[in-house]
Amino acid sequence: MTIRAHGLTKRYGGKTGKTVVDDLTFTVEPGTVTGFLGPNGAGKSTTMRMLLGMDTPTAGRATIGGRAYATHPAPLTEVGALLEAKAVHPGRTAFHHLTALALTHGIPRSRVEHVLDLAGLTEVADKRVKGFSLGMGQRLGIAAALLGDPATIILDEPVNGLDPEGVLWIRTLLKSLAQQGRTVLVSSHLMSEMALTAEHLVVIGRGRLLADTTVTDLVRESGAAYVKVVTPEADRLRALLTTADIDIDRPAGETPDTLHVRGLDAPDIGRIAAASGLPLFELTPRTASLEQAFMDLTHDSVEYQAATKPSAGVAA
Ligand SMILES: Nc1ncnc2c1ncn2[C@@H]1O[C@H](COP(=O)(O)OP(=O)(O)OP(=O)(O)O)[C@@H](O)[C@H]1O
Repeated sequence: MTIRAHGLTKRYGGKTGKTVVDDLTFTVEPGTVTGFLGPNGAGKSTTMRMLLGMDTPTAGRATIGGRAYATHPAPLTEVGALLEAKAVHPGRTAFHHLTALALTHGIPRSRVEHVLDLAGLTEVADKRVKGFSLGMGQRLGIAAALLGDPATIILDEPVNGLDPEGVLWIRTLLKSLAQQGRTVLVSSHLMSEMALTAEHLVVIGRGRLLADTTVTDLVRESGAAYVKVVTPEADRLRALLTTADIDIDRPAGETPDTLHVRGLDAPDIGRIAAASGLPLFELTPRTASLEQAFMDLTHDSVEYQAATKPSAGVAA
């Protein structure tokens, strides 16, 4: 199911109040993971709440599969969502929490074991939720979102609180859900994570749309990202790659075997080299600059600027 936002607007505090979502129009298609990015306070959660009918737009509208979420006859089996601060009865076990949800939504009990397993919670299924770590709580929220086997999945900051293994698990899970043809919209304020998970990006700042593009195009347009290639046949590779929109240089301070290639991604460089039998010792996409592209894009719309000049690092 396609998610559509048409001129979606949310203003808090009446006419003189603050517009936190400002005339947003975008489409989220099935079959790919779409990352919903923006700095803190950009309006991501508010937008997601409007998509899910939990907040009423001041103007515009949001539809999932052509209709407002609230008008779906069995929402949990069509749209699965994880929003921040999901209330779970602390005295319940994970198993009971999911079973209660399944029973009240006409979902077969067999799904409970399936999603516990999918979320890596089988071993702690009989533990009370109040003893859960932040990461386990996130996993339970994701298990609940997937309980109804929904065609559309909307997750707000799902990697919050997850350890590196959990982050990798989310990344793999979201990609496989998209490969199954589902619509997956996932918010984050971390470009580096989204670059590894999403194919498509909707970027907002101060409630406004800043970019609606593919990760590949954002990298290309940023111009800053490149692929580091190390080959003993640097001259031959260079000759093979020479076309109008590919930019190659030999960076100072690197060995003569090193090229920095802009305008072509690593798999394509690898294929071209392989077709001519050129050995490659290294082929590394440099995505650090993607974080820079995101900061450049959102710089003017960062709500909470650091008081001091930020260092080169990115706040996690
Ligand atoms: N109920 C509310 N009343 C007034 N202002 C609100 C309300 N909810 C959110 N806001 C404001 O709307 C803006 C956007 O908040 P929102 O939580 O949607 O941003 P976000 O992009 O999800 O941020 P984060 O990455 O920090 O979670 C913020 O400035 C916030 O203070």
